[in-house]
Amino acid sequence: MDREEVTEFLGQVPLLQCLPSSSIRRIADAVLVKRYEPGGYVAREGDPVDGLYIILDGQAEVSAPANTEEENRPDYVLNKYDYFGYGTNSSVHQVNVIAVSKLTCFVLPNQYGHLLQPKTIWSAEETPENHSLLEQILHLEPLEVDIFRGFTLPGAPTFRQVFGGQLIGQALAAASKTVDCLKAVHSLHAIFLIAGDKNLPIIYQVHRARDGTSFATRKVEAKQKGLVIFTLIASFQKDELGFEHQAAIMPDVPPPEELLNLEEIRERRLTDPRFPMQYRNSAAKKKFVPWPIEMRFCEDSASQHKPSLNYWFRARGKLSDDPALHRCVVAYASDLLYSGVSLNPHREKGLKTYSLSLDHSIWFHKPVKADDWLLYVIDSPSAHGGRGFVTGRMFNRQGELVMSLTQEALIRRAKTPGQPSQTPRPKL
Ligand SMILES: CCCCCCCC/C=C\CCCCCCCC(=O)SCCNC(=O)CCNC(=O)[C@H](O)C(C)(C)COP(=O)(O)OP(=O)(O)OC[C@H]1O[C@@H](n2cnc3c(N)ncnc32)[C@H](O)[C@@H]1OP(=O)(O)O
Repeated sequence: MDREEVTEFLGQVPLLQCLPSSSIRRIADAVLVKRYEPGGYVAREGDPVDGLYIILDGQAEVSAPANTEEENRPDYVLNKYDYFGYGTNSSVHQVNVIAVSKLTCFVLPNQYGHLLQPKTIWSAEETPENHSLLEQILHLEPLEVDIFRGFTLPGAPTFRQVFGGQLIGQALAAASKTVDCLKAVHSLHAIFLIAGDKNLPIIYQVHRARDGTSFATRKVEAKQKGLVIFTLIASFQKDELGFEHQAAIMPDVPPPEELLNLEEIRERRLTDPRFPMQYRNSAAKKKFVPWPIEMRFCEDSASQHKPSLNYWFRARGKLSDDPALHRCVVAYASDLLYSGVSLNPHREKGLKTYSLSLDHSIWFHKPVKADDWLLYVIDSPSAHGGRGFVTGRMFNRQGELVMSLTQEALIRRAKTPGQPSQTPRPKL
């Protein structure tokens, strides 16, 4: 087996699926191969535990040693992808493990045990206090196999309800944790069913729809109080060479270094004498928490009535070097300033709107780095029937189209108390 095949095999082992690809690659370099004949002892009760054993081929039987209280416990069989020698607090084996057939194992010696404790959001136990806010937002607590718990953190952007991008990013993180690390997400499709309560944890249940050779598919349900509030279907694919073209051309916009970010625009508005004093005073009093995504707008406010918007964005703070994490971060960011573009042509003085993302799709064409500038090019071809439709394209600084996106959102005039709950229905 070459290194690539060993990595691919290890990526299928459930114990290792919560690790980043970089750790799995290092484990692939460190494992030893051990072979046993039928009847041979793989581990003997009382022998020191020398590492993590993963079965590559064949079967082994675990049996309790004779004359112990465990004697009546039925023996059980270990098959391909099963493992032992990890997760026990004991430094010696408590059971016998005997080869039933010809058996081949990978053994990760004890000195490499740290590779099983990654330092990123994919870590099972670690609390990610030293990481950027984004990694903390995307950090999920594993509760059971394929079940995770996420939270709305105090410093995270929230609106009236749980931010849609948080649901997309956390659900994608949950799905990614259950997929062989050599497969990267290439598309996802999400539907927002019920507004999420930001004071409650969110439970993410992953369904392993399919594991193919090249592709894997996951369905994720996000739940609060037993109700499904959000669903996501994501498809993952192994790297593949194929036909190449890019017809989309990156618009000619100023580089991010020449543009103002959201905080600087706000700062200017607070001091700009052209804005009424009352507006400036009330704006200054509003609690302002900077988003974990930095944005720089390519157009000035004069063009805010166009059904389009271009801005550069990147994650604030350094992210761990894990391609799956970067995809989750960009998925998170993609819902921050997006469907609002469908309201642009309708903006007028005093307009108050009620707007919620309804669905969201992303296609990841190429690898993406979320802590490097990306240009988000948004267009709204249509608004009709209380729904605004937007399409997005993301380019890296080299002008490569890295992602395409679509979304439909509920866009209504905000109703004031006493108003009927629905906007008028069209006459048939
Ligand atoms: C130079 C440029 C500078 C730019 C600077 C920019 C600064 C930017 C600043 C800020 C940007 C902010 C960007 C934020 C983006 C965030 C996006 C999100 O995160 S959205 C969250 C995810 N999506 C969900 O959570 C939906 C979940 N789904 C649902 O909630 C439901 O499926 C729903 C509402 C879509 C449909 O449910 P039903 O069929 O029951 O709908 P019905 O009956 O029409 O309404 C239900 C209730 O919704 C409220 N509601 C509905 N319409 C309303 C309206 N017009 N006004 C007020 N409330 C309304 C009322 O409470 C209503 O209940 P009653 O009818 O009163 O009993």
